[in-house]
Amino acid sequence: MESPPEWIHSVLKHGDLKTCLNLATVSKMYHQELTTSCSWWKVACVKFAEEKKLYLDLDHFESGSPSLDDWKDLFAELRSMRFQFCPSEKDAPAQGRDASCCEEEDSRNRTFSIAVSVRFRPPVRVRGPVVEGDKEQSDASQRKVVIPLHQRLPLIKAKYGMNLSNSEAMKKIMMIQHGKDAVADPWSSAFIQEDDVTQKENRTQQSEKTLATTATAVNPDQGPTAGIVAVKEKEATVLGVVPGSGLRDFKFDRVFDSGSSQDAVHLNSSRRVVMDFINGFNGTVMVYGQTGSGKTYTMFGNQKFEETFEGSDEDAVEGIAQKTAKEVLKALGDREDCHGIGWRLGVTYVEVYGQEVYDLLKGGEIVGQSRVAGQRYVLDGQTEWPVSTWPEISDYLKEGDAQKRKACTAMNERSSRAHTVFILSLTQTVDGRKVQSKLMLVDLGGSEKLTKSKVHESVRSAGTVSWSHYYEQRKHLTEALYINAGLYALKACIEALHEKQKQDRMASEDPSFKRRHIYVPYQDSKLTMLLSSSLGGSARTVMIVTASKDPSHATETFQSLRFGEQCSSVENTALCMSRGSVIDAINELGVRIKECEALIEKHERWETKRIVRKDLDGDEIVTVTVPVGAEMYREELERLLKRKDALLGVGAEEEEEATAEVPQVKAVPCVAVA
Ligand SMILES: Nc1ncnc2c1ncn2[C@@H]1O[C@H](COP(=O)(O)OP(=O)(O)OP(=O)(O)O)[C@@H](O)[C@H]1O
Repeated sequence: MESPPEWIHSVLKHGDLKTCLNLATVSKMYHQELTTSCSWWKVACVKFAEEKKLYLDLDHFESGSPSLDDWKDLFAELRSMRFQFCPSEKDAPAQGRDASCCEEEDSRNRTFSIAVSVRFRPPVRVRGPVVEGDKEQSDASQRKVVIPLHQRLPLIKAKYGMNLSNSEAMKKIMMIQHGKDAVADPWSSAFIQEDDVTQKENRTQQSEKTLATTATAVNPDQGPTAGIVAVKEKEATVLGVVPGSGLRDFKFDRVFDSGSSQDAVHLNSSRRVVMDFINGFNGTVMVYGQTGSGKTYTMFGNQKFEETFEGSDEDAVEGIAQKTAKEVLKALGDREDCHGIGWRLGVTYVEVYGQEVYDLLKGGEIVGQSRVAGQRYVLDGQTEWPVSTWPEISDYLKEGDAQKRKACTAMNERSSRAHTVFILSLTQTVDGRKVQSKLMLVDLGGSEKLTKSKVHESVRSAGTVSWSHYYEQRKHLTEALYINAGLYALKACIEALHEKQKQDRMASEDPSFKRRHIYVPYQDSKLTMLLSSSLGGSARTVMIVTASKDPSHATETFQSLRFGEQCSSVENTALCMSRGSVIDAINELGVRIKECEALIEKHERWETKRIVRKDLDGDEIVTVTVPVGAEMYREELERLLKRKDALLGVGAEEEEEATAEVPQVKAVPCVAVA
């Protein structure tokens, strides 16, 4: 097929939208060539946005390396917003209909969906001794997981060679489990058809449970511990060893590993909502996760500069809230210059605690609320502060942060003890029309197990602790219960919205389908009442699940990942592990081991120390040289190596051989003095 001539590109660049769209129909010869090229669709999107005074964040869109379909989807989406700022004569809605009617009409094309991303926080070094409760907890969460047989076979093949037959792989498994004697056992004549294994791989999670039971011939004490095996950013999946399922993939829209920057998280998850917000649609960005997993860090950054002992502003790390506010101001300024769109921006900073909403910008006063249609309480409008520059917004953010309820729990030194919501309210005026939108940035209180954050301990031991301590702890316990109640209500609303969405889809596919009425329980908590305008309908919602890869938090991490998966619109077709992903998991572990080794090489140095050696004749001070500076990475490396061995099912026979050769040395206790 003949390519479009050069002049077409300059027309695309300088011509108006109509000319650009018409170009594709000029000649049959290159019609297809044009409409199947990303650059043509990009031009179409840019021109369309310009003509309809819509905000298009190209940097953000192109950062995701969009495909041709993505460009087409973007064009369709922009088209659905065409009446927002620009009702041309031809496009104009019928007389008497205002902008909200248009929005309603267009919003029919916008289906409810939540884009869910997962972000892992960097590892933390545990400070202080492990107390009894911690030990119980970590023992419970680090229990061994039985890997189903159909997953163990490819793992064994990955270790011993892919040309191993299934019965040979089974023999290996038996040898690992029961020692060399197992060669003479009934498995030696066992024959497993390749097809059977493939079929098993394709079964659903339900049947995985059955398989896990079948595989109890495999000694559970030798399986890997529950935890995250691999974080695959490219595939947007997280592979974990999950109790009850064995190896399991969790699928999301985006996944960010522990090394990811605040910029990357914002660009690839929340920035899309900003575009819609400026285009006149409501939006919500929520961070959800276990306490201490980095929700506040992700949403509001690390405002260390407020603490006098930390010194300068350089220590501050911006979060989604700061980045969003700056971007909104810049976009509004540009739009005012280019299209003459007037704007008014307001900020609200509130905290939802129990059954009340507190205004963080009015010294924590209880917010007045008013009832609207459906008897829903909403903020009474007295909480909004007009802003037009970044320093003003920054001051409000700092003021609100200082008012937040914070406490030190065993999991987080500065734990937020309520749900905080930072709201940007925007009114844009164009040709006498007003377009209003709201963006809610929500830092949900940490979902927590009371036994782990230990807020219940002193409450249980009333009488043995001081009354002031008892009341303080009771307060923390109430806070934890309030947080969990709000999260529960939020889950219920999201589930209902998904169900509603499903019913709508079925009704549109089959006209005879009898739609059930689905009630979305916004009224169940103040948090969901507050979010109701930006959750569901035409609003765009993004959820960032924060989690830790530390095996001692495996239970909470899987709970958070499951919740993220339930909220997500991404269908997880990879609930069962395929052979390919098992090998990928092993390779991924290999990569992480190499990275860890490189970090050790970079950070480790030798240091000379004087230590006291306890001897039978008394104490002796000796000088020793020890490696320091990479203790954290060494721990991580040890964990990764153990995990790899456990996954491959090796260790038993090799460890046996190794320990047989090494003479047992009695350790001499040493105490470091310098
Ligand atoms: N990605 C990250 N990079 C660097 N530090 C982080 C990261 N995530 C969290 N932290 C640090 O971990 C600590 C706890 O994080 P944060 O307060 O954000 O947790 P949280 O989930 O909001 O907890 P809570 O629900 O108890 O308030 C903070 O000191 C924060 O600076």
